[in-house]
Amino acid sequence: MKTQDELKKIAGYKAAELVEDGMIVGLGTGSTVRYLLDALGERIKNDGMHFTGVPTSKRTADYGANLGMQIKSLDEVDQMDITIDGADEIDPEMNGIKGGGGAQTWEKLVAVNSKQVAWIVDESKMVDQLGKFPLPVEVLAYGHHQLVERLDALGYNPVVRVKNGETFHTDEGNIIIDLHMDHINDPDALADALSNMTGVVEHGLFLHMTQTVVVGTQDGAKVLTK
Ligand SMILES: O=C[C@H](O)[C@H](O)[C@H](O)COP(=O)(O)O
Repeated sequence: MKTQDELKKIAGYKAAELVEDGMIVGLGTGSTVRYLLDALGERIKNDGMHFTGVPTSKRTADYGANLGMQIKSLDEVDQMDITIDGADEIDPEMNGIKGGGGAQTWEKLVAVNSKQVAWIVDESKMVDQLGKFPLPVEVLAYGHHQLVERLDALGYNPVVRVKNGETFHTDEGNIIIDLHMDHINDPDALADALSNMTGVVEHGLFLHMTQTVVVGTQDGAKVLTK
């Protein structure tokens, strides 16, 4: 029986095959993406492959640069040929929740500027309905207590994210409020409602933007396409 980490590695290494020489590649964030980066680093070292990576977090930028990747920011490129990223939950429509690591705003900015988006996950992330994983909502620090009250009044069970005993801050210095909803019946309606709330910077619902999911399973990598 393979561990969850081994399944992440299977997905990350398989997805590295989607990257071709000369591409501009959006590089996601998280523990599964680390395996993708390791695989791409090996191709750079062993095959002399060359591509431009556009990272979705400072962590990914540093990790990729250490592996010899040419790193550019989103402002320095026109469009990504492909973005490969992890996810926290994916439903049968290939809609997902992202932001478990707090990187959802840069991740979404890079994804919406990509010709194709692929996600890499271990099989535990594939779900029938989104919502068991708490939905991250990135908000401005200023006035966030009021926003928590509004989200609470809507029944969304908001909890301000804390890490190592301190309020968590994103790469942009914002705060994350995680919504413990258990199930999300209408992801589109919820996405619209959250986007329309003053103080919300971005939320972790990634809808209608992904065409490929590479799943690490006990039987190897499975590539799902839309
Ligand atoms: O903010 C983090 C990202 O959305 C990650 O891609 C997501 O949380 C999945 O991370 P992991 O591969 O570590 O499970």
